[in-house]
Amino acid sequence: MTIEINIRKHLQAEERGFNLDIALHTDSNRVVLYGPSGAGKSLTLQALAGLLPPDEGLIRLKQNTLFDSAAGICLPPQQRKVAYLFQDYALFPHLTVAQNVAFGLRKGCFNMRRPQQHPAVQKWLASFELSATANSYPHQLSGGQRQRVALARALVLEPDILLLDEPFSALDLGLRERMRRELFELQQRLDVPMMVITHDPADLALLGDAIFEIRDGMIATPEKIHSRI
Ligand SMILES: Nc1ncnc2c1ncn2[C@@H]1O[C@H](COP(=O)(O)OP(=O)(O)OP(=O)(O)O)[C@@H](O)[C@H]1O
Repeated sequence: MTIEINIRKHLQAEERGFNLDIALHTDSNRVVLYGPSGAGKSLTLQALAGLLPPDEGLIRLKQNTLFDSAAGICLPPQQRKVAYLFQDYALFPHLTVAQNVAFGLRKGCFNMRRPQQHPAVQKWLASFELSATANSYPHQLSGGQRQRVALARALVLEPDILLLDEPFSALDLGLRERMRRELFELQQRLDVPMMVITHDPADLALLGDAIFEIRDGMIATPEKIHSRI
């Protein structure tokens, strides 16, 4: 899928300013952004998701223009078909697993008291082996299960792209290894485009076909194509 980002944004906090100036173009479905802390990786993802309006530039996803300052286009997040998975998964603690997954689908007459009866919720709970935990609450789950609930909640909306901001950073080494493998297999199975932020070289190798290094708010190296052959 074609992703085109060409944006500028100035952020000011007290005396400290930061310039984001990202020019990135790829046709890959498996994109990784890496680079030092504070480089502008999360801001780039936020701009793509519609959570950070750039000062100027252009963002295109597939054939859709999400942002174009010259044309006065800035689609709100809910119209972008972009799923953003936060570092801490941001599950709703007072909702069950099934209710969390169903949350994005909630509209009109949909009955939130029996969310596991919704076909899409059923499908994603089964797909992530979460059916047995449908009535559990997030605090009753393991770290890996919580991550799978967050993924199911994101994918139930059938997004054009899944954005993951350091998806494994909160997990211990063994679980991180397993979840990385699960995410890789998921991506292969569904062919859903993903853009992942990471610091971990092991993620680069497995999750990135197109790899971009971000430093000081800019793309530091041109797209690196990772071959798995
Ligand atoms: N709302 C804001 N106002 C001012 N500066 C900001 C704001 N948000 C982020 N910044 C600054 O922008 C820079 C880039 O932040 P960003 O969160 O994109 O970094 P990152 O590369 O994702 O880092 P990390 O790997 O630590 O998550 C940082 O220096 C940060 O302090």
